Amino acid sequence: MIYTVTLNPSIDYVMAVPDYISGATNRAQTTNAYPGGKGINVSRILEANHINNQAWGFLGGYTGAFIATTLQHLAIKTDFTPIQGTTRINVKLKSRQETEINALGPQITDAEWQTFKQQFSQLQPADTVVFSGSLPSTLPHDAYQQLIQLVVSKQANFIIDTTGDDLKQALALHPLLVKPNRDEVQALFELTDISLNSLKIAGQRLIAGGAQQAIISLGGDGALLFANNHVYFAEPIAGDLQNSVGAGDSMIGGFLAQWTIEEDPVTAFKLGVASATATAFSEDIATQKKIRSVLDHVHITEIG
Ligand SMILES: Nc1ncnc2c1ncn2[C@@H]1O[C@H](COP(=O)(O)OP(=O)(O)OP(=O)(O)O)[C@@H](O)[C@H]1O
Ligand SMILES: O=P(O)(O)OC[C@@]1(O)O[C@H](CO)[C@@H](O)[C@@H]1O
Repeated sequence: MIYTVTLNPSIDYVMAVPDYISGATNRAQTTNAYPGGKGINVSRILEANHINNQAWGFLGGYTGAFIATTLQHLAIKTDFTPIQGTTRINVKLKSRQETEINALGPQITDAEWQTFKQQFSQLQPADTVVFSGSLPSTLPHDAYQQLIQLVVSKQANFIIDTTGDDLKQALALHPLLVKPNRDEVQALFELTDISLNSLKIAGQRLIAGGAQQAIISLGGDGALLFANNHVYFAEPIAGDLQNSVGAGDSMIGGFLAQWTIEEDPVTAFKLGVASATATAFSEDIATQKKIRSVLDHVHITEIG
């Protein structure tokens, strides 16, 4: 079974304001609310690819109820820990540029945190847990490390999409996949340049640090996969960018969906790139139809 963990879910409130002017009263052309948070997006892509999974995390208040109901309509299985606080709303402003304002998130009490951790006792060695996204500020700073220890103690697999120290510490515990983007890898290794050569060395450091596979995503410039002692490049696919929110999560969801069927990192990367690109070319997280339509356009070459 696959479990996705979103410790800080959100309603993503997407406002299209084509001629947005800072400091003025602007009127939105369209507004839409989606269930958001990185793990939830991964669950939605797994579901689009017909891979059984369950979404975990914390939900509370009217916003939490909206997310729970919407996920139910989307047939996503969930087992969220209820909280007294209110799940956050993140604003995504679509204008000439995309601007995101992500809220801090609700208070999580110690009792709620302990209840959540108990869920990990049901893990089996064949399970995979996907951790992604920010922590609500009231959780312990080492929350991810605590949870990863619980996964490892059950001999289950994990994927982690986070940054900084959490990512560094997780590497030694052999995540199935890590997927920093170019900025995150630059910050992690304090790279002074982001040339292809420099990114290749950074990716190899992620593997040397313990990751089983690593992807460095490059937004509209494609993506790099480090696996089987080789480096692979997915060329960027041209198209109409609608929304880059969730593209990285879709890459993880697509990779894991295919990996579940056949443990081949290059084929998994292909579905990851197709899912990510399909989301970038959609208003919301991509549908299976959109992913299939992009799949034939994915070209991967071995570059090292
Ligand atoms: N403008 C674009 N055109 C084509 N493909 C894109 C575009 N933006 C993103 N993608 C696809 O999505 C993948 C992931 O994007 P990106 O590197 O922006 O991830 P991310 O920073 O983790 O994204 P996010 O945090 O917004 O989910 C890219 O490697 C690429 O395959
Ligand atoms: O604040 P975090 O947890 O880092 O990111 C949250 C978020 O921006 O990530 C997803 C896109 O990747 C969105 O659905 C959501 O709003």
